[in-house]
Amino acid sequence: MSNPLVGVRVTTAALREVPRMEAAAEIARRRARALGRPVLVSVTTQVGLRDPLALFARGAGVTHNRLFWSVPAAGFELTGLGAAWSFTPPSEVDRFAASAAAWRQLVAEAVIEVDPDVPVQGPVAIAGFRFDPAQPASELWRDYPHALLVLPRLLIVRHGDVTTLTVNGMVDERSSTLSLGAAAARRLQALIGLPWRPRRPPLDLQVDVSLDPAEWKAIVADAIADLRAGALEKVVLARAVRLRGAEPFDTAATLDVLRRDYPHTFVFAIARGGRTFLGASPERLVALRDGRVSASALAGSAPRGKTPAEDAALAAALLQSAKDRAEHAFVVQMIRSALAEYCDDVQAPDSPEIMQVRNVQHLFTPVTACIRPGYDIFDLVGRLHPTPAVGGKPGPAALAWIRSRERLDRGWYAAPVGWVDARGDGEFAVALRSALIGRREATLFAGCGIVAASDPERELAETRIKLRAMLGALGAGEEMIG
Ligand SMILES: C=C(O[C@H]1C=CC=C(C(=O)O)[C@@H]1O)C(=O)O
Repeated sequence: MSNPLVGVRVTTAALREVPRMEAAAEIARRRARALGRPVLVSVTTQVGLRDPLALFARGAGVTHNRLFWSVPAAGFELTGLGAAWSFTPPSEVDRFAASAAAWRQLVAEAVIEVDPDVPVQGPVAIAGFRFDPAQPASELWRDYPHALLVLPRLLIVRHGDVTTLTVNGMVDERSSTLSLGAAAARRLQALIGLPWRPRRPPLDLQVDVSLDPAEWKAIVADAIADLRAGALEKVVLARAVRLRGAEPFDTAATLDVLRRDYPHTFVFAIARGGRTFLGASPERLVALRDGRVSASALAGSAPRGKTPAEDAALAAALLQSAKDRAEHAFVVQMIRSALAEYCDDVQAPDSPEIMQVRNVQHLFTPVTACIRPGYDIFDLVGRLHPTPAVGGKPGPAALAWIRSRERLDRGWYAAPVGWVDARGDGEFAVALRSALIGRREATLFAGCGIVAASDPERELAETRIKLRAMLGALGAGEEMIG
């Protein structure tokens, strides 16, 4: 999978681009002087590199800021190393609009040099958000603010057979950080002398602190009582399981397993400080490409069968389950009406289909639309999050219930994570089937939509099924957890 020449090729490409970078930096310097603020320079070139994940792995020795995004089945992979520019809005109140404005200004003023022969181009920022900025953050999530955009210094994007390297840097009147990109590429060369071999997961894993399953079921039972009393129509409740390893976790190896076993999901990682938030989410929040909007409603779950016949029977039962159909319909309705505020031609089929991933199957309804001029992907993300697939209905009451009763800091779990490019196109997933991984400990998250007809025991079983993706990738078995 890895290529011993990766480092050499990246370095060569970065160095080859130095004259182009210097010419672009000169233009940027003049622009920065006129504007009175630093200007982004972004230079893209094609490179002969197959596996961006190898660079994510090796980049551990170069920077604490590492990003990975992949839709394996689409042949799309992106690794970002370092931070040429990053942004957290001063206030969480308008975090989506402020993120949009900052990104728009950065790229509008930037000097962007692209290679006309390659399809995926230019600066791409990775963005992530806290699920509920109104809830105080715990120590666990200290490096993951309420909103964060990061434009990596080195960005490696593979789309099918074509891979590009983008070097990004900020230039002001007197200084330039562009050469830092080239320097990072040079350091990578030293690191990637040998092929990348993912380490096997630690063998000796223990469950550390977790909310007792009986206590979690009691919270679910309280929710069901409130739902039956009519206080809410739906609330999504999550729980966390903490694992401790005798040896350090290898996050790149974990991502390697996830992209192999979950090719039809969004595999993502944001490494900051000493931790990495990563996962393999089956749920797209929204994608925007050339004005076309794609969102998806994903809610209602069943296990996979052990045989094709059992699998089909479970899928058929899920499609007929009134409880799951109700849970799902709330999500479709909300997405339709949210998109209608910013889009024309909102379309969704009348009934859901089945989406299957390795460990679980879901009710799924694709929703498409055309965005109106003047709106962007952050408007869509901000309006859609949280959908009733991760929050509930009515939204504000469900969020208040979660905040006061769930006994969990969700951090970035169940929140939007994705990327945006210079044209404003991009894609965001809902960060499900995810874990926050430190050196020797990992916190795994899973939740379920609760409606009046729910049963706490079955919901607990559903969290176990959902946790299987991350447990498996970390080398743990479902039997370890309660
Ligand atoms: C909240 C999660 O899943 C959501 C997405 C799909 C199906 C769901 C369900 O059936 O409850 C949840 O709404 C999770 O995986 O942690």
